[in-house]
Amino acid sequence: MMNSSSHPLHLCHLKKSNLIINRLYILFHSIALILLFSFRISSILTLFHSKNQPFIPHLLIFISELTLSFIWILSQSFLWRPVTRTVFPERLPGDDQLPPIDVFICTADPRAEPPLGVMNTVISAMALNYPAEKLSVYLSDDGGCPVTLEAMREALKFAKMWVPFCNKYGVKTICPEAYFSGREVDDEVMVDSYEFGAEQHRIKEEYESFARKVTKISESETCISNKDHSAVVEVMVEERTHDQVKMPLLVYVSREKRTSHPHHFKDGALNALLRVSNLLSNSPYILGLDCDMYCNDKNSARQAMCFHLDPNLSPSLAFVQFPQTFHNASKHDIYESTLRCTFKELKQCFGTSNEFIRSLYKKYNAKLDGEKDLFDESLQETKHLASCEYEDGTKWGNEVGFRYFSVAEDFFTSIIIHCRHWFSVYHIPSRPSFMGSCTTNLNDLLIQGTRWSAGLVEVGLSRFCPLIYGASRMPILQSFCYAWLALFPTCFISLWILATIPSLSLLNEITVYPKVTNPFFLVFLYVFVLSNLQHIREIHSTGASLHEWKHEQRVWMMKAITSHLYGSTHAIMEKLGVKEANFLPTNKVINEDEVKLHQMGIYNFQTSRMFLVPLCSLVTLNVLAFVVGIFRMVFHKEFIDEIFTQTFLSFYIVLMGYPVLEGMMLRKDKGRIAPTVSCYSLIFSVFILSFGKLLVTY
Ligand SMILES: O=c1ccn([C@@H]2O[C@H](COP(=O)(O)OP(=O)(O)O[C@H]3O[C@H](CO)[C@@H](O)[C@H](O)[C@H]3O)[C@@H](O)[C@H]2O)c(=O)[nH]1
Ligand SMILES: [Mn+2]
Repeated sequence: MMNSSSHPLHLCHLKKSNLIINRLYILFHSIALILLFSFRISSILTLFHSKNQPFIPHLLIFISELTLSFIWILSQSFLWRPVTRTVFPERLPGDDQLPPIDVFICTADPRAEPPLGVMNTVISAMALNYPAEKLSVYLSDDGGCPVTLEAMREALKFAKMWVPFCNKYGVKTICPEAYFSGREVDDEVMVDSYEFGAEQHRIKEEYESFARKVTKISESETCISNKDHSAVVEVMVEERTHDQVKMPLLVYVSREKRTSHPHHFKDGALNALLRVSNLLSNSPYILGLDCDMYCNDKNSARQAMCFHLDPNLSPSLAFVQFPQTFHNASKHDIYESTLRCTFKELKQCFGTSNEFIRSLYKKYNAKLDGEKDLFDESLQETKHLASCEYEDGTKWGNEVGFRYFSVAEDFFTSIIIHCRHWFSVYHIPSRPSFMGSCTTNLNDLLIQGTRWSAGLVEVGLSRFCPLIYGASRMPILQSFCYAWLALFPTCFISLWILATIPSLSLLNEITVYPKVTNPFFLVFLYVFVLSNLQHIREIHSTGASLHEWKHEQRVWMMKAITSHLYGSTHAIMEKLGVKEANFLPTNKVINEDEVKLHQMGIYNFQTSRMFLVPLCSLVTLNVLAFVVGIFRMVFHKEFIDEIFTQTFLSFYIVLMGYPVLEGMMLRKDKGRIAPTVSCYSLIFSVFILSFGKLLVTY
């Protein structure tokens, strides 16, 4: 293996200038925060003793500033030591020495996740630049839908033309849908050649015919998810052995589902795949994909191997993570691996399958190793492994496999892995490795945000809170990173306070920020300006535009006010046993109207009142405060000094909430905010005003 220190498989460079800027920012910002706290403490104490102005609003704002500062400190651990990584896949050993890989793709609901999209992900995985006999692609269908199985058979037929075409012409965009939609423009290879033109034309026709077939069967009534069925495992294996073209192994797994039995969502699906694949191909490495995350770079598996095959890293490297990128707008995906190595061979742990337990041994011959045919008994055994009772009384989901503790399974499982002293690598290649579809409307965004916050806060408020559980088990900065993720949704408290208390105080003639002439004003100004500048710098370093800053601030505020509030509440109610965990897959159906609005940067407010009423009410309240503030500053110039900051804050909130205001007052299209919702919001604003008056003047 060519892996001497002069020819390493990968390099890691420290970004020194970024490191210096980040640490200086942290230093100055921390000093400013200390000054800010001293201002708050002294003013609260003075007010408390003098009793000439209420101190409750000051106290509430102080609480929100403390919470935000705490979350800010945690978040700085991501910036402490910035690095970039380079890989040299050309230095990898020959194909015969590469380890096998199993690709896991999960789908759950054919209505929300159209089979054609899922098949594109499957086909792109089959076209990865990796020896076909060492690549096995598994699709877990939690929808238990025959249409998906049928679509997969069609996908295999098409892949038998697609994969050789990609190999022959060095096609870079290996996902057919993306290739033919012309989204990627770097596939100019051999465009001049007549032969290529003809081939491409033929393949395009084949793809269109395949897409038509799949779309047609997807429109049938049977294309719905089935929550009550036995396990289905279909190995598309003959195809592999009797054809000239070598194709990766393709396996369809739909684990048993019974309404009476908990199935643990994506975690459950992944664990079933772990067991079935252990029997069939038993690869030491797994590439985990969501059904909408197609492979965009055929070399990504080889890039991951640059880390996994480094003898210095390999023994303790758990996974390589790639950033999640979206073809329809921008975030991570994982190469999960070696999880299986940590397994112990106990039936109590792994369940009763002798065959599965045998598969845990190094010398195990996978059922589909080489050219062997699959025996009926083995197929029967895979169905047993995919049955819903298999895990009963075992340690699956608790100590083995993906953990069921939280609906943010990726987050929780990786905490456990890192706590066991494994580590991971985050690699950002120049060509995005995987492309997913992001949410293109507010409703999906907020529902997804609520699920994420619930899953994260569930961990944050448990004994697994990274600050407690992780503190002794992982490096301190890493536990801070995890703690940030687990706790940032709780910032909804701070945002609610900052959106209401300063404006309510303004309306009730209470000053909660230092006067403009007070030196402490500069401290507040510094914190506000510098944190935004740092945010802009981060955005700039990822190559995004300034618009992104506005967009991120806006979405952060909207999510904090709604998703994070509901998600955190959900997590608390789950702890109290009042509510059950839920995983509603994100909608991946493309709606042309929605896409148009999205591309024009216009929000689609077709979502529930639960989300809209708080947003509309808070914007309304701040419009009122801003108008009153301006009036008072114009007519009583002597007050400018006192109320400038609060008026500015309301202005900032209105500015960030402008699309909401527009949706309530100016828009007439379908995506606007309905007048009834505006009415409810008005009622709710009146409630906040009257209740708030009591609170702030107390
Ligand atoms: O019962 C279920 C529910 C979901 N899924 C699959 O899980 C994946 C992720 O679901 P999606 O609806 O796309 O959720 P996102 O919020 O977009 O996913 C993000 O957040 C999840 C954790 O909440 C992670 O698992 C994902 O990798 C991450 O992309 C999809 O492939 C689904 O088909 C299942 O297999 N079974
Ligand atoms: Mn998704």
